[in-house]
Amino acid sequence: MWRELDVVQRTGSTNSDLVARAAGGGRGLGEGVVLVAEEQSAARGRLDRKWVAPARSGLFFSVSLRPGDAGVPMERWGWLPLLTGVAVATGLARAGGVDTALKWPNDVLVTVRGEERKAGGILAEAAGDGGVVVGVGVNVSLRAEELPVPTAGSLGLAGAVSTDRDPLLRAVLRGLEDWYGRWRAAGGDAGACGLQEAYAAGCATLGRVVRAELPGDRALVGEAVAVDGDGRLVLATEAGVQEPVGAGDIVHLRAAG
Ligand SMILES: Nc1ncnc2c1ncn2[C@@H]1O[C@H](COP(=O)(O)OP(=O)(O)OP(=O)(O)O)[C@@H](O)[C@H]1O
Ligand SMILES: O=C(O)CCCC[C@@H]1SC[C@@H]2NC(=O)N[C@@H]21
Repeated sequence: MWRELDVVQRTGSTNSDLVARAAGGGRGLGEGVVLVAEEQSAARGRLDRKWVAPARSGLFFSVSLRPGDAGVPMERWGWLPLLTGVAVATGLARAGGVDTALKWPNDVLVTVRGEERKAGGILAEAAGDGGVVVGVGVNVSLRAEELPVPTAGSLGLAGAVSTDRDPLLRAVLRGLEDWYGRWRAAGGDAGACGLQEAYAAGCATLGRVVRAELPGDRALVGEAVAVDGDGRLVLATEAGVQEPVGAGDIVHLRAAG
């Protein structure tokens, strides 16, 4: 699946680099390109937030995917960050011996001294050529005094058995190849390929009462009860209705209740 893997010492953002390559025309980027950076100076998170990625402290990489070529309808592409989350969690457990939980839609959480902290994030972006670039950032060895925000954590701080980045990267890429391959072969049907079940098992958001802040100062409060066929989080509100929210619709998702 991974037909090209480049490692660069330093770049602005691996996501921006692959999106730019896809826009470059010619034969385009194609599926299965992996770009890994040891350090990023302008990494981005969801909603154009900055992602802090100091040299050799984590896993920073992006991949090019083309689910449309395999006939996966676009409504189902909301599963891409979620399936990447499952792959990250599986890979980190296998190669790092560390437990993670997924916060819908794109956060990877660890527990540091009994507190939930964000140790990783996923950014899926349309590449403009009909493809998608999915970027992954994981704080592997950041020490407490190096954390960019008080809500951040790292695998090391969460007691990982190994923080050797090479095997971690390989295990995550293997997991991604596996889950993406299954989902694509099932035409994006997350239920049929076991992804919906695997995601639900690893998702810390389900079962919690959350507040989804939507554009225009609107908010929805409800218990997160499911992730639907399009990867949207379904909230059971106090009004007794089930409201699906898509990753693109929410500004913030916070604990409530
Ligand atoms: N290396 C990093 N590790 C963790 N967080 C980081 C890192 N670099 C930047 N951040 C940013 O710090 C903030 C962490 O805030 P938080 O834990 O609330 O996550 P969030 O993704 O903003 O969640 P929400 O979408 O619910 O607001 C985010 O904006 C995140 O992108
Ligand atoms: O938490 C988020 O909102 C997502 C963070 C994604 C960070 C990764 S690091 C590799 C890739 N390149 C980027 O600029 N962003 C992603």
